Amino acid sequence: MELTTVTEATRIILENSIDYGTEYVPFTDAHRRVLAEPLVADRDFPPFDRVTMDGIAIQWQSYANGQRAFRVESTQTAGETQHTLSDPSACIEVMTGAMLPINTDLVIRYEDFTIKDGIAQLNADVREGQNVHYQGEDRRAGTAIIQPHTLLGPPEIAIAASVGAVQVAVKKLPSVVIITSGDELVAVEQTPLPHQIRSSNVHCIATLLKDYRINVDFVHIPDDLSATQQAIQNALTQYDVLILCGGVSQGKKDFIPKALQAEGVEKYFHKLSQQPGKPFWFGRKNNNVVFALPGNPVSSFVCARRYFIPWLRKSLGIPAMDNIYAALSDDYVYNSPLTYFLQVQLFQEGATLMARPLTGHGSGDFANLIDNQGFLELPKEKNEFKKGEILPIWRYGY
Ligand SMILES: Nc1nc2c(c(=O)[nH]1)N[C@H]1C(S)=C(S)[C@@H](COP(=O)(O)OP(=O)(O)OC[C@H]3O[C@@H](n4cnc5c(N)ncnc54)[C@H](O)[C@@H]3O)O[C@H]1N2
Ligand code: MOO
Ligand SMILES: [Mg+2]
Repeated sequence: MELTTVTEATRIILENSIDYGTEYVPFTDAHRRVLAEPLVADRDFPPFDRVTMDGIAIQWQSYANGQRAFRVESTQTAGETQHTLSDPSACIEVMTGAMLPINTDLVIRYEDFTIKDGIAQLNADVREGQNVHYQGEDRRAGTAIIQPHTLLGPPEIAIAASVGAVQVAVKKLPSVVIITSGDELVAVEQTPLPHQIRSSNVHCIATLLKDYRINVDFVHIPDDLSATQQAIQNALTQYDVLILCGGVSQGKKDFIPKALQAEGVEKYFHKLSQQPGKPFWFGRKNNNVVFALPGNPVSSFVCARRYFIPWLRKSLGIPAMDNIYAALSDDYVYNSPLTYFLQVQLFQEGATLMARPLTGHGSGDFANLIDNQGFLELPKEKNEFKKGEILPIWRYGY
């Protein structure tokens, strides 16, 4: 059977991205959500001429005229209404964050003068306009400070707070169910019998999705065709996206592709020219998209990271491909006509991000993932990769 290439699979999956619309969430809960409407400055940034050092505010002209001693007229602290300097040859003590008093235009820090008997005596040079953060110099009121299609993080949340955006418009997330299959799997709370294992893959994938604030539901099905069909039928009515894990290969109990097709999910591809993750199946039924991932833990993780995350990012309106690049630290040979997702340790050598190969014991060895940080994508067109060669990296997290 003809294998679908990584490039072709990527194209098909991205073509099937879906816009889920917009919703409002409290700004405190908007981290790692995608902005849907611009965040506009309701005031200038900063909103007034802001004092940036604790000290005194004076008029430049008096300094330029040679004056070096200033009588303290009053004290302007942050949070007070604006003071006015009434005697142009005097000064006002000012604190960081205060409004610059009327009739003053620069600030001298405490380190640069001494105060004795209410007179500030300068002991350093002064520049025109120093130590003032001027009204509107960062952004003007009415300008969009953050554009739609921005993935929100700490600085963006601070902007939302500052402009009073109690609720922010963000892209809606798809509802996602992860369906596990396999008679050998038991719940995490259980003690497995010798022939059983705890279900773990799905928690890796669920955690990956949490980076985009998606909380999945879990469903487990036994290796039984009619139970599988029933579970798929239910899931198609309840969720936007189905992620299935396991049961997509050649085994006597690998029922997933058959059950999906019986439930009217159209197959877009099955089996990729890649390793791990070769038996990956992807399809769609109306507005349901279905990612049926191979059961081996490294395979399901590679597929979720390499295909589901770009699909989600495109659906949310941000650049799909979030890979970075790294240079191979050593020569590497992969003797197979498949794209290989090589597990690598990432480290810095000078300014260069380096990738050191660290293979484990195949796609069942998920303990090996602990010792490395990403998958280096080795294209199938080549077998020999040279030290220093720069290749795409899919980091495990963001
Ligand atoms: N004759 C062939 N056999 C296999 C082929 C093949 O081409 N021809 N492909 C191999 C490859 S590659 C992979 S990958 C696996 C894919 O298997 P399935 O998708 O059918 O997955 P299962 O058989 O259900 O399970 C495989 C493996 O993964 C473990 N698993 C499954 N789900 C979980 C889970 N939730 N938590 C932890 N571990 C899980 C399962 O116990 C199996 O050990 O097929 C190869 N075979
Ligand atoms: O492609 Mo499978 O993904 O080796 O384990
Ligand atoms: Mg199988």
